[in-house]
Amino acid sequence: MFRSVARSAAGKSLLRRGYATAVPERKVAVLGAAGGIGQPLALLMKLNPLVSQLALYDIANTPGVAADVSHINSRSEVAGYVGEEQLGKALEGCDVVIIPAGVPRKPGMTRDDLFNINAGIVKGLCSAIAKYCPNALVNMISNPVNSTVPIAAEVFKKAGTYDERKLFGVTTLDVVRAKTFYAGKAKVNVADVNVPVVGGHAGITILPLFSQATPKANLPEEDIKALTKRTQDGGTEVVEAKAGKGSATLSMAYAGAIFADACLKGLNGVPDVVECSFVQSTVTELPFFASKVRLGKNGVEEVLGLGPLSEYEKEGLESLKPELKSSIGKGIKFANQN
Ligand SMILES: NC(=O)C1=CN([C@@H]2O[C@H](COP(=O)(O)OP(=O)(O)OC[C@H]3O[C@@H](n4cnc5c(N)ncnc54)[C@H](O)[C@@H]3O)[C@@H](O)[C@H]2O)C=CC1
Ligand SMILES: O=C([O-])CC(=O)C(=O)O
Repeated sequence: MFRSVARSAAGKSLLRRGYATAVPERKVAVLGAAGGIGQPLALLMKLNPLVSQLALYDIANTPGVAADVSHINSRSEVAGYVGEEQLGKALEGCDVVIIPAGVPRKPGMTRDDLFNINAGIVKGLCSAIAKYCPNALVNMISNPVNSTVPIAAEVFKKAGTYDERKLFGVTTLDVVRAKTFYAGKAKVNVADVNVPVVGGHAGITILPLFSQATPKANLPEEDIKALTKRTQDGGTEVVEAKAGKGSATLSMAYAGAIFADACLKGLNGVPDVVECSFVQSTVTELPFFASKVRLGKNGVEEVLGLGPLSEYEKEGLESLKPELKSSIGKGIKFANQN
């Protein structure tokens, strides 16, 4: 459904900012919308002019979040849905579904320690997606992403709705961190920085490719190693600073909003939209892998290769494969056993 907004004030403002001449209606759902990530993500999606309908779903507390966000004078209409019996309504007609539902880490835990609770949550939500909006792009935030994405794929395969172009593990926060840390060390303007981050989303499976970072800074090897380690441990740095009160929420909401915006731009036909994401892949021998992907009208248009790697990055790539392979296998096994 397309609505020409060219003559309205909102339409002119969109045109000035380089959006297409006709802005399509787009429905976005956030599942887990009352949580630490869900609330600021709901706010940021409410501010996105590409969204026309915003569905906020959680098992509790969504009416308040939805009422609050709905007063903001931006384009989208907001509706809150609470409890499983309202999940279908939240999902019907969705173009993009963002999933930050599930428990976060406490100090001392790995992301894999969340598997037992979050695997079941993600499986249930993906079954509903298969039923109510099988064509939506799914942005998976719930951890462990290295396993929850394969779980989602298996659920969709069983339902007969799997389209590998439409399932994404959100690894944007790794890119956001790599950019911030690199800009600080290289003393360059953070707004100009680009750094691909590949692999997965846990510990050593997060592999930032600082050899490809721009603007070039020729940092010494020990700085590159320290930046790599800080990017890999970025989530843990926040978990420890929050001291039992959860993990990254505000920076994650920012990253999730950037990735969802890229998905919407791709759907709307904006050319050359490229972001890193954990997707079905043939870039390595592993069935899922994060790398740069080009987004288009059907989701992933092209999974881009890794480009030239330094010796240090080649070693990092080989070291991450066993862990990533095992996390992917764990997700696939869970989905097929439960
Ligand atoms: N991909 C990434 O880069 C990142 C992922 N995360 C992950 O995101 C997830 C959420 O983190 P937070 O928002 O901090 O947790 P939170 O506990 O603050 O919020 C989670 C929300 O999910 C809801 N929820 C639980 N079961 C649900 C279900 N079946 N359906 C719908 N909603 C449900 C809860 O009611 C709660 O409101 C965690 O698994 C965390 O590890 C966190 C940061 C970064
Ligand atoms: O570290 C965590 O548990 C949350 C997360 O994925 C991140 O912040 O990258």
